[in-house]
Amino acid sequence: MVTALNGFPPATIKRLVVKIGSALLVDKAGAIRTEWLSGVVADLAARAKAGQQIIVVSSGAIALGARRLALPKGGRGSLDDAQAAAAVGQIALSGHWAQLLGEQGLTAAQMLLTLDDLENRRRYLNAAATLERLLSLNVIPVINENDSVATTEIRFGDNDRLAARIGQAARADAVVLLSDVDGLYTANPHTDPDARLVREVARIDADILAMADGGSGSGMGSGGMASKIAAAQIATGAGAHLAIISGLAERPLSAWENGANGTIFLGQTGKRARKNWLAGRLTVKGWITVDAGAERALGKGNSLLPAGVTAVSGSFARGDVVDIVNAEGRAIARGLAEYDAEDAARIAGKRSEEIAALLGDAVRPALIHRDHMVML
Ligand SMILES: Nc1ncnc2c1ncn2[C@@H]1O[C@H](COP(=O)(O)OP(=O)(O)O)[C@@H](O)[C@H]1O
Ligand SMILES: N[C@@H](CCC(=O)OP(=O)(O)O)C(=O)O
Repeated sequence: MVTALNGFPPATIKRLVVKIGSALLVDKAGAIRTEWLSGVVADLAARAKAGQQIIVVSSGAIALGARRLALPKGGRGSLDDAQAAAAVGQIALSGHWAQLLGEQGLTAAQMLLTLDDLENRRRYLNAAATLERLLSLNVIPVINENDSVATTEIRFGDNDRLAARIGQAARADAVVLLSDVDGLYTANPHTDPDARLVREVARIDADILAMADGGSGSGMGSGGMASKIAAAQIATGAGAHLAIISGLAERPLSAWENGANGTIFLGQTGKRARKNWLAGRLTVKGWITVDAGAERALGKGNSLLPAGVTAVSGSFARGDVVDIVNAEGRAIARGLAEYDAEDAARIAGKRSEEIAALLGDAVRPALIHRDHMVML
């Protein structure tokens, strides 16, 4: 099958997010691979000058800072170490990017984001507006997670999903993950000699999810293939293509254009922005379990009514994001709750007349309205 992105990234790809993992940027001794990075920057500069808008998501702060501070375990031994390493490493990392892009006549901008900056809708729209303005000024945003303040609970932890969320926020046409492996294989190619490269993925199903094995191969980053597939779910759900290609070549993007291996996850079309944002969220405040009848009704595009609800858990207020879980415990949809957790539990399984008697004027047409819901 001829891929939609043959010769990627073609001129039609107007806006591109390129993510570079720690293992590529930083060598085993903890120093930045300046020569290799110059090649990547030359590749990016050629595209920027041809009119493509580029956003970089760059890992490497923890690995770089750990060496400067002589911290054990690459700075990942404890949260304190990781945060200190990131604070020291980030300033060096952005210095390299600013210098190398500057040598190509390009201006770099640094944006450090936490998970919350993209999970909270107001802050997400704010970050999106900043990205838009930077791109309109022909600046190259260089983005990383704000590791020195992010704590375990509010962290992406890997930059693959951060890159996908940025792709979504910036309405990018494609996200490219440069990795130490040249794509998704049917199993981990480092451990399974029979593993075969999967060149194109039109739909991310259980078989695809099962292919990822273990964490980061290099031990320097934290993503691994599972976070790349999770990133592909976010990006493709937002209508962007996502590619995993090898970053081991001197000029990875050119090498790929010239026929090197890679995997392309094809973007889905026709999803609305608010629903994309919902589907791409990583955290939810509660869970609403529904029976088989309600599951069928949701599948047909109906709102969730209290009658089909069998259980409510978590702590959420009206307007918070909750997952709808089927009788087997699988999350099937996500949406904005019309009631807080307490009222939702009171009206679970009840019909309209009973709800009216319980809640009076506070009755709303649905527990989750179809316009504020996305099927997963
Ligand atoms: N099915 C798979 N296909 C390819 N790589 C896989 C697969 N399952 C696990 N991996 C591992 O994922 C690694 C890539 O992830 P990672 O080391 O986090 O890269 P990066 O630092 O680029 O984010 C590969 O080197 C490989 O060891
Ligand atoms: N934000 C972190 C990197 C997170 C991470 O490990 O990402 P990756 O190397 O892409 O798996 C840093 O700059 O060190």
